[in-house]
Amino acid sequence: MLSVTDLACSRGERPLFKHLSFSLAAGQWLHVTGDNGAGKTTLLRTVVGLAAPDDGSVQWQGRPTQDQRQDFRRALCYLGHQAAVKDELTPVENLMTSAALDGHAVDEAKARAALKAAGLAGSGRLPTRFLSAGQKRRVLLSRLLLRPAALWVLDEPFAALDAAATDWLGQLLSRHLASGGMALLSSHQPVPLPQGGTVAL
Ligand SMILES: Nc1ncnc2c1ncn2[C@@H]1O[C@H](COP(=O)(O)OP(=O)(O)OP(=O)(O)O)[C@@H](O)[C@H]1O
Repeated sequence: MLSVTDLACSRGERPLFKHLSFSLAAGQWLHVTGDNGAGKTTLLRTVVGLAAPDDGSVQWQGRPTQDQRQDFRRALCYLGHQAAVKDELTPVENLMTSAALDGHAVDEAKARAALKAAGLAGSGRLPTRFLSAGQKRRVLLSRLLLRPAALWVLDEPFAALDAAATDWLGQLLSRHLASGGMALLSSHQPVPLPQGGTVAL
């Protein structure tokens, strides 16, 4: 269970949100919505511990995440913006490197299999800078296949995806939720999942 209680964040003089509370239980997902600049990325970064809130708390399994950073990190897969994919590395190297930084080993065969599932068979050895925006997004999303994590926090995961990849990600999310996972995601696009809750900023 993820619980967010009375969260407040501002940037400079500008309050983005305050008194924000919600929770997410096994099998549930939440859609974070709001206009450009409303604070969706800021909220997701705050939930995962990459930004500090002005007020409020984030709890995982009943305990503040700041008191159990390692456990929370192990339970979490956070996919932020595109820049998390390194242009100078190949997609295979990207997956192996991000997994190593994340504290688990992924061999080349597993990385290739994840890329193949994401529709990128054959692109694994090209430097990522040669891939299209949608292909880069698929490289990033392939990480979801490489490590089991109870909580997926995804910032605009559908951005730049074509219809087939949107469908693939929808199915991935459905399977994750059906197996007791949770997902908190921002998206300007409709999300191809049965209605979850909404966090409107
Ligand atoms: N480190 C920072 N310093 C100053 N302002 C910031 C910082 N990070 C974010 N902001 C500002 O906070 C506001 C919210 O940004 P954020 O990226 O959270 O919005 P968003 O809802 O994700 O937007 P979009 O839909 O365009 O992705 C924006 O006005 C942004 O310029």
